[in-house]
Amino acid sequence: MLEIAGLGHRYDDGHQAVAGVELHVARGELVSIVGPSGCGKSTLLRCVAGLQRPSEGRIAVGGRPVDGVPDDLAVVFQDYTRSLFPWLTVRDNVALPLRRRGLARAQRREQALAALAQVGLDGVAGKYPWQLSGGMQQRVAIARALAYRPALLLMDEPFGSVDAQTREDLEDLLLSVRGGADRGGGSEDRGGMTILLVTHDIDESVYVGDRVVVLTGAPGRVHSELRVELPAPRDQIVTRGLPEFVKLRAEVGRAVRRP
Ligand SMILES: Nc1ncnc2c1ncn2[C@@H]1O[C@H](COP(=O)(O)OP(=O)(O)OP(=O)(O)O)[C@@H](O)[C@H]1O
Repeated sequence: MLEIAGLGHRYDDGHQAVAGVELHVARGELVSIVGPSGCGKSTLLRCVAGLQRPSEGRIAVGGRPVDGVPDDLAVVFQDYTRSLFPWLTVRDNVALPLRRRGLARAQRREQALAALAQVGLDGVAGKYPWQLSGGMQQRVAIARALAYRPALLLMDEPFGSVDAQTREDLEDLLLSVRGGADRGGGSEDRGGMTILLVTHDIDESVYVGDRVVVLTGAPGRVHSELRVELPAPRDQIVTRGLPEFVKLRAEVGRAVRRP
């Protein structure tokens, strides 16, 4: 689904943010990306999203080289304050990208409302983003990405601004929309999404991931990869208490702290 080979990116000021990144992601896989601050996680995601042209290497999505923003892709950025249109209602923000899907107005609305319900925001469809809290705005951005039902979903620290309980609910939502073999129930009719999730939360990276990729910094490169084989369905209380979970979490923690 996603092939990254020899990816390097140097910013205009000469700073080499990532170098020699190799990453292959299978269709339906959820790959968590962790690493110290500044190691190039966002740079990597922006290159995959076609928002930044890499200085070296190749990226292909669904077998096609990335040259501009791929069609069947959605991104949830860290900074929700810049991602919603203040002059559109919450529902219209979520429904807007669905025009690219060629859906009729009624169907766009229906899909938008369903996605808002998925993130627990059914009650605010008619409000404007600026009438919502920061955490709610971020959930609107997540709903917009989910409503689009992209083949590839890129998320950059998407749960940073939401409360702990909502964060757990959103993690479980991700598990239900990804396309892995051990779906947590209710997978999408298109066979599920492939998801790349950047997170600072090591527990989260293991809980939702089929695989955790650890990046090391200056310049960012892949330090190690850990396959997560935890029983399905995953459960916030049960899974996090399993000895395998505790072991994996420690391994990821060691890799992040002592590269
Ligand atoms: N536009 C830019 N111009 C120059 N350097 C940049 C630019 N954007 C990012 N960098 C640098 O590139 C490196 C990687 O940044 P990036 O934002 O990709 O890291 P990150 O791992 O996502 O960080 P964080 O976890 O703090 O969000 C950092 O050293 C950063 O200062």
